Amino acid sequence: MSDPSLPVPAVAVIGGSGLYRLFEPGTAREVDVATPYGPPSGPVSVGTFGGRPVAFLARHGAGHALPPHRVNARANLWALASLGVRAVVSSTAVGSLDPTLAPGVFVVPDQLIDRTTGRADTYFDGAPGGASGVEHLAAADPFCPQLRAVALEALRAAGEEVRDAATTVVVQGPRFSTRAESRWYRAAGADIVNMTQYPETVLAAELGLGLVNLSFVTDTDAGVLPGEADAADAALVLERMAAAQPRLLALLGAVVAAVPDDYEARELVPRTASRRVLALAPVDGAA
Ligand SMILES: CSC[C@H]1O[C@H](OP(=O)(O)O)[C@H](O)[C@@H]1O
Ligand SMILES: Nc1ncnc2[nH]cnc12
Repeated sequence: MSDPSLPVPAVAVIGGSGLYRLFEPGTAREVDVATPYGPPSGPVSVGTFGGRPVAFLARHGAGHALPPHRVNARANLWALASLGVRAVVSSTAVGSLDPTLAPGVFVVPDQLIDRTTGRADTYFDGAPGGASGVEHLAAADPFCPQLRAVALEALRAAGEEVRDAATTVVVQGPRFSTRAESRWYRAAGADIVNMTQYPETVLAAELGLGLVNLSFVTDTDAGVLPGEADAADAALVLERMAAAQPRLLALLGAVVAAVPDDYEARELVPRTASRRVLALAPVDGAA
């Protein structure tokens, strides 16, 4: 049963590397949400952010305990949807594959290439106890165009020189790419590289949630700048995310505040099918 004293958060923030907390200590409620897909990365915090009730989940868990390939994205998105979330603003750290895209810039990707393997990437997989039926997500535009427009306007209003479209390639990790892989992804049309945007992005869409991603470029990926000895490393990524945190929080707040109250995501699988997923373990008011 849902807790009637808990405000319904229509918007969620998923925090990536370097973002493990959204609310000041003592100002949010922590909710443990059980899901048919196992436990999410941690408790969901519900508090006020950007002037509205917001749910927050740290993708890698407290203390960055979960590597990218072990993040249970199905449980994470399900937990957020079951609390009433309709719009997700996710943050990620990314490497640049474009010599003209320098570290320190925010990117709002519009396309995605999946290079992960073996991740549970659908609710409609016929698993016993899982969602029933055969559904095919319309994934041509995996990030919500309406939320992307909202985010771009908010970032520009905040004075950011944002890259307003980009293709993100999602690699399996936890290792970074070789120089040859990096050059291959670039040749295939990718602008940025990351380890977590898949399957998170498409799972949100399967549940009928709109998702927009704020990617912060922390590094230039190996092999991008000829002759340079550049190579991403986790310490550098985390150091740069820590330095960018005040900026990231301010931008997330501006984006969250700008999501229209009546926002409804596009229907990329029939709503009846998304509801069938959520109905597996109903939470009052979620379906
Ligand atoms: C800590 S370095 C690699 C790590 O950083 C990115 O995390 P996230 O996408 O959650 O911001 C990348 O995807 C890797 O998981
Ligand atoms: N270069 C890189 N490759 C993959 N994921 C990243 N996250 C941040 N930088 C990255």
